Amino acid sequence: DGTGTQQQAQQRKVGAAGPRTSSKEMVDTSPPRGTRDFYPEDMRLRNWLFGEWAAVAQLFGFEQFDVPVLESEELFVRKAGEEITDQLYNFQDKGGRRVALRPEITPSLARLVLGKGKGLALPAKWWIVGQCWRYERMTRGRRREHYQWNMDIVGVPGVEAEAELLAAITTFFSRVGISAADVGIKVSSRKVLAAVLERYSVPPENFAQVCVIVDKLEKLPRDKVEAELAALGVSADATEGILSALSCRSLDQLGELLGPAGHDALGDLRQLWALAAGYGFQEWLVFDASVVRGLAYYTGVVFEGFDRAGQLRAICGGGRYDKLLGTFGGEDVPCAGFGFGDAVIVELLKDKQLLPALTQQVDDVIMVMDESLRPAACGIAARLRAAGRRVDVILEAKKMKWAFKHAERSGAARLLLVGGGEWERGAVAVKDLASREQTEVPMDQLA
Ligand SMILES: Nc1ccc(Br)nc1
Repeated sequence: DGTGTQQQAQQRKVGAAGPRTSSKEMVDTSPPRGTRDFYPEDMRLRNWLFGEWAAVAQLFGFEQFDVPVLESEELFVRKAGEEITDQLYNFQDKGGRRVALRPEITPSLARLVLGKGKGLALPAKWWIVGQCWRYERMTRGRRREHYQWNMDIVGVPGVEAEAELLAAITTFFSRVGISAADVGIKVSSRKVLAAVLERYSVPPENFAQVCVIVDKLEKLPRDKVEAELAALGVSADATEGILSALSCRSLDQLGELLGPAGHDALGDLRQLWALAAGYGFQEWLVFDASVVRGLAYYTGVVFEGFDRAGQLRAICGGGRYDKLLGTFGGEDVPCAGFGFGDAVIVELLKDKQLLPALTQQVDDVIMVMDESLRPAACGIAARLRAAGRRVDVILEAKKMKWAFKHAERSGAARLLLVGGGEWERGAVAVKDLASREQTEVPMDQLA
């Protein structure tokens, strides 16, 4: 699954440990467990996907940034029982430092924002595509890495930020041929939970842990979730209040249930829907009070993209995180963002027959008919490349039949043959691979 070649099935076993005793023993040609190789045909799809993500980021005026895939472990040590931190790909480096392959990118963004301090002009709209890691016990045979597109808006407290982010997500989907009939985006706000917890006097310091537990409702039986809440000290009444708020089917129903305490949450969500109507993506949105997402640091609006056929895991997800920077000892700055993985979207595109047909991009293939003409052929390649043509030079003597097959397999437009009678007449034979016509082009007219 995803944009990579899965070779686990053909996992080749290395021979006995230690130096290879003979050339016949093959190294293990599979990538490390849970990781993917990208052969050229895989890279074409991955580059196409990343190109669509980059195009949307530019359409929205976001600026690209980058950070190391290796971070200090402390960036991801959170005590809310999240799966993402339970599965940290962490280790001690040779300098004795506790480091980790990042499981997500948002904490790195927070580190950069803190690093800039007052020097960062706000609002900042940043985007990145980065590989993220988890150390999943292979018992579940799931991948350990994926590439994630992140878009974040730093310094905007209002839901105008979330509306822009949702507009970017729906713009991406539309660009690749996915409609609101195929995909929806569930939207809610953690302010709903905050209001309920306040009503039942659940200590605010338990908020993140309650959210992480409640997020498991999709995966765990209700009684297990209730038990985890009880273990956290959440009363049965509070648990009842939480579960009834999360099962509200409409904003109005939620408003009735929460009363004045829900004013903040309802206000945000109504404003978000109004902005969505303005953008024209309201049909993508589904109010779903049960959406809390599994990251500890969300504080407000949360959302997740889902396939309406219900066959796949969440396609993307995000929300507001106004207090993350404070947890790193800095001043809080209001932020909102999303992550969008490279695997589920490809499964969805496959299911919808929307995968693009991507061929190798070569314009000309050049072959010499006589090795003594190779320097001249290289000069022709240089001239064509300088003019912007993508040229593949056949680097060793090959038969004509091989050259034609190779040129067609490369998706080339032309095959240029340097030598023979044409060369004696100061020209080059040019075979148009679409029309199959062969013409003789004088050297000084080659372009
Ligand atoms: N966070 C995370 C990292 C890697 C994969 Br695969 N999935 C989720």
